[in-house]
Amino acid sequence: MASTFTGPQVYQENFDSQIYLDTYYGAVNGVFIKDGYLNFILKKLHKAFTSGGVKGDLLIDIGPGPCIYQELSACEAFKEITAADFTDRNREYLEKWRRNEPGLFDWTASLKFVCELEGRSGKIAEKEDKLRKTLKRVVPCDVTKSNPLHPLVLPKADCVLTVGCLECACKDEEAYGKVIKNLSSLLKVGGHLIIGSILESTIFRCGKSQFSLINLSEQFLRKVVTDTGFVIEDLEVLCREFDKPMFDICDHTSGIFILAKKVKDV
Ligand SMILES: C[S@@+](CC[C@H](N)C(=O)[O-])C[C@H]1O[C@@H](n2cnc3c(N)ncnc32)[C@H](O)[C@@H]1O
Repeated sequence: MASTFTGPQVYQENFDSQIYLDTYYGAVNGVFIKDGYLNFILKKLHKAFTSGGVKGDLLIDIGPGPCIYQELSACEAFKEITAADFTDRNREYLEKWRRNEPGLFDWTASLKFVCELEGRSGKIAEKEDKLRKTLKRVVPCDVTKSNPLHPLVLPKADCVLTVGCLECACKDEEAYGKVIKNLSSLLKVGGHLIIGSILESTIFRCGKSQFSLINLSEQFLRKVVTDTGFVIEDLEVLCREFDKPMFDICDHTSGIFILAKKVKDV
């Protein structure tokens, strides 16, 4: 499918947080529920933050949109989490979640799944509470800036986590390489970069809006991460079952999870 790059201002104007959550994470028909991507990422994150040994003081979650699922395991391994997204609406949605306002997206299925992975079935309320306490701030971010959190300067983080954002924010592979460098600048040497992404996609839809995606391959991601001073510790690809109606909403062929350790500044 042909697509023209939809930059961050298009997200600011057209990205509807609630429609996105219902379309991609809705209990029965959500795209990432049906193709298994959500549970794949939750399992990989659980492993990274337990046996993978990823832990520390500060984790920065880049481009969470209105989502909190990707922080459910991290909140047990980090003293604090900063969530950073481009759009006002997504940040406001996350702030509402922090304030436990009524009428927001129901994450019970993900909470239950992660509690079970942790051997703590039924501890959903405790898990929500823990994440609300650990998610200390929600800040603006543009990954294309050399300091993506500008004007905020944070201490170097022990982990930068980004799921489902960079394929949206980059118009081509060259831009992607620069963005990985920008994210690396937020990390300590010895810290970890975690990327969750979808492969070989060109567009996704959210309500009446369509957004471009960079067509990523596993080979490119391996190279760009390694060339930017990281050593890959875990990488797994999940192939997507072909499902035509869903393919029209988002045309990825697979999902990928990468855990990489920063070994040098480049
Ligand atoms: C498809 S949503 C992904 C939401 C969520 N991470 C998930 O896993 O479903 C893409 C997110 O990237 C953010 N984004 C797009 N361009 C960005 C940029 N230049 N800097 C930071 N965030 C950006 C959007 O605001 C949006 O929240």
